[in-house]
Amino acid sequence: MKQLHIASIPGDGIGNEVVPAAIEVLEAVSEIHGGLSFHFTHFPYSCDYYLEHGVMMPEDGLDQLKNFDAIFLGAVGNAKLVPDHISLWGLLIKLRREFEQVINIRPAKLLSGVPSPLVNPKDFDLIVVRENSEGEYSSVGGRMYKNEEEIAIQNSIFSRRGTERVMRYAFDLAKKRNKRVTSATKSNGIYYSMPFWDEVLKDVAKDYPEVETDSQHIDALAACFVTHPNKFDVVVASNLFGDVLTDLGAAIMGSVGIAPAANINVNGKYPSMFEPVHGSAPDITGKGIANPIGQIWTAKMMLDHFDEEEVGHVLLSVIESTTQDGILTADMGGKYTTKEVTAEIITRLKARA
Ligand SMILES: NC(=O)c1ccc[n+]([C@@H]2O[C@H](COP(=O)([O-])OP(=O)(O)OC[C@H]3O[C@@H](n4cnc5c(N)ncnc54)[C@H](O)[C@@H]3O)[C@@H](O)[C@H]2O)c1
Ligand SMILES: O=C(O)C[C@@H](O)C(=O)O
Ligand SMILES: [K+]
Ligand SMILES: [Mn+2]
Repeated sequence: MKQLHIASIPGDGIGNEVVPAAIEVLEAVSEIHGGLSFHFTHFPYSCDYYLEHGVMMPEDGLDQLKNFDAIFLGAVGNAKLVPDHISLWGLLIKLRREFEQVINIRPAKLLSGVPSPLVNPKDFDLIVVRENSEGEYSSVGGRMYKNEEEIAIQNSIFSRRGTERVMRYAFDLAKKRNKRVTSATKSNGIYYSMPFWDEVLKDVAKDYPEVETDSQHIDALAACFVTHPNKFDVVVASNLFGDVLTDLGAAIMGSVGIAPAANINVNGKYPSMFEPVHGSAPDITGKGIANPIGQIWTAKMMLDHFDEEEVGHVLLSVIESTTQDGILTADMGGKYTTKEVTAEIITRLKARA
């Protein structure tokens, strides 16, 4: 029996609704699999935890988490309680950095039955590989002076090591897919980091002659996600560009509520972390209508990570069978609840046993 020890951090808002739903689905996966079991340990780290303890997680939080096989997280952020930059940097971004989860893989693909806002979405199936440890997300800078004189300085960090690493990851992934990498750049407007990004791309591409390489400015690329999403295979992007592109990728799929993601530790020193693209959705928290598919599809990425692709494939096809049959939450134009969609997925999974 393969036993996986998973740290679960539902976090804030709908994280507390979709993480339990996805865990129920994983229990069903374990049942139909027969040789795989999950052992979950729950951690309450969140903005509520912050109000009580003054920190997003305790001082030894990283030590508590580091020996798990993976972290399964919902979403972090409740701006009514804690400013977003404090909560995200205190938990989500801290985990990504301290556990060297330097790559964030975020697929976007059309699921049948989910209405896309695009007139002609075609059959797109792309993966954004987002740099997850540096770039525009940095704590280097400062603020000084007051009132009209006030200034804020925010420095971006692009290391050769980090840039090359994310590009190699993208090329290696493309080799296993449709052999096409598109790089998101902005070297016309951003004077230092983006020309550097382009140079590293050219260097790395030399090692992958079998992969077709293309570079597009982020503005045009964003437009292309809307007009020709089917042209993309693997898209490599900096931290901020990847963040924006993946909400866009989610939007053209039909809802940010279904978009999965995986924060990958590539050196094996620390656990990887699985959490969907969406946030805590304060506007629908507590209503029981959050779409659980993003979190459940994220669980499928966790299965793939542990070489359980076969059952992962079954899970995704079950998810798609429910959307195809119109079992949709409100964000996709349906009237089913989180619990109803989850129950339907579990019933159909068990029927595949
Ligand atoms: N990775 C993360 O933990 C993460 C990601 C994004 C935002 N956040 C945080 O979450 C909070 C809210 O951010 P936001 O409003 O910009 O983004 P959001 O993704 O939480 O919500 C954007 C919109 O999408 C909807 N939505 C999101 N997930 C959904 C789901 N599963 N089902 C149905 N509808 C869904 C919301 O209702 C909202 O209308 C902020 O505190 C933000 O910092 C965290
Ligand atoms: O990385 C971020 O900015 C937080 C959130 O928007 C995300 O996409 O995970
Ligand atoms: K999330
Ligand atoms: Mn985001």
